[in-house]
Amino acid sequence: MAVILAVNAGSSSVKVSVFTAEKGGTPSQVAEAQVSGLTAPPAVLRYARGDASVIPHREVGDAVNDQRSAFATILDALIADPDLPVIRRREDVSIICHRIVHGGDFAKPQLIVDHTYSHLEALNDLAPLHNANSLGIIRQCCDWLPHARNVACFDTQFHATIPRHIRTYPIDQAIARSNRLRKYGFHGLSYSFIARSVARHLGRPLRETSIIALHLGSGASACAIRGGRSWDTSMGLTPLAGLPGATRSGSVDPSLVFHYASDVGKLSPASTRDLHISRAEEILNKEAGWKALTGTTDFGKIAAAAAAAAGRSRKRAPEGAENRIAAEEEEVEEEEHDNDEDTRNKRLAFDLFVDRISGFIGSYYVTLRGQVDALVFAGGIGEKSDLLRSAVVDQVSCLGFRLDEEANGAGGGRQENGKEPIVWDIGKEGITPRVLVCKTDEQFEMARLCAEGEEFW
Ligand SMILES: Nc1ncnc2c1ncn2[C@@H]1O[C@H](COP(=O)(O)OP(=O)(O)O)[C@@H](O)[C@H]1O
Ligand SMILES: CC(=O)OP(=O)(O)O
Ligand SMILES: [Mg+2]
Repeated sequence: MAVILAVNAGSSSVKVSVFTAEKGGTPSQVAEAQVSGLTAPPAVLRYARGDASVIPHREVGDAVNDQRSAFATILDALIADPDLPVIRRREDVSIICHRIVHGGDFAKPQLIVDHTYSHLEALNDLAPLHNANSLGIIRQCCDWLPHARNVACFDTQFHATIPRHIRTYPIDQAIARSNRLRKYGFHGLSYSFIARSVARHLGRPLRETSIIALHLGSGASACAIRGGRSWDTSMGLTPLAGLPGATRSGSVDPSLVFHYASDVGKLSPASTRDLHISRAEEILNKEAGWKALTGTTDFGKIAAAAAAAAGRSRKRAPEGAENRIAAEEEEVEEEEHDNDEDTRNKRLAFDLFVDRISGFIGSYYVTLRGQVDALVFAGGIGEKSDLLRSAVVDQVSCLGFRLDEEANGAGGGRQENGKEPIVWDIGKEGITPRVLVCKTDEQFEMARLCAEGEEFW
């Protein structure tokens, strides 16, 4: 039996799960810790061992302000826990798998040795909020846990099946080939987990399961999954394209940035030895999204402001599409007279997100030719914001999606054998396609890939 540590460095969080596994077997999770809110300080540490919440919520202070310090905090918490017998000493960890957002053309997880590391370093600039942070954590692991093998697992791997006419950008193809400019797609570890979990939930073979999945976290994306495989996704060459996020603009007219400021082609002063970032990339990746529109990167706060507004309009228009349209018109008027700028900005961000998400659902419904088993919400926002789910499903109801509002508002699925479900149904009874929520688990997906990969043992 081996102890596997799975490390997921997202743009606003670091999540680490501890698994035990046999070679080729299914990993079993024994503990899970995360530091979240790195872009909305103070960051918060949470740590659970099995069903026991060891640290339910601890603000970790200003010193924990990036992915490396977050990882150090988590490792300390794991090693300090006397009731985590599988990690008594650092030497007990055999394999550490790392989520690497941009894996370029790597088609499967890689053992990290010198040449893989330098290959990955060359990809840093293509995922400016992620890759360099993950490589920093890999260096920490090499220093602090030198006995362990490090394995890189890639967000891009799941999207290797996107057909050529979808992954190609309409630019000079000689340059596209030599510079490897194409749609790569991200959140693939999450989508792979979602596809398997939803297929199991629906009782269908994975190869016969087609869904529209939404991973909505600090970075947000949509994915059309056809017969269990990625057919299209909203992120592109980098994780900037597609939906807006906490600090990312998502897709805008590419010319916009040249009209935004005059120095956009220059290297940003924030560039480091490991990461070269132009002002243009910095503006669109770090100074846009919810932060630019509302001043906060916490979508919970944005949804709460929208919830208050929705409460007001629900009072005016209890039911029916006509009433809803009238209420929306009234809302526009009300919005214009709303002198609380902060609330107005948050409502704008919320409505804009609903609009962009619905656009992808419509597009993917068509690209999948209407053969859709379910619409699936996942990621921090997708799992927790019933209001966002309700607004999105309402907007796309013309495609046949219907919500059971009570199930949607219940805050998690019904327990099965005393356990929280991984997938729960929030769709109206008797209607297809289904509407589901999936508690995605990128760490489990990585541990599964590692347990399967004989070369890592
Ligand atoms: N109750 C909530 N309602 C809406 N959004 C929430 C809620 N709780 C957390 N979030 C949002 O979830 C996002 C974090 O999602 P997550 O997938 O964990 O992030 P990351 O992209 O760092 O992996 C943050 O934008 C946070 O504001
Ligand atoms: C790819 C990406 O944006 O990841 P995350 O949402 O974890 O930041
Ligand atoms: Mg994430």
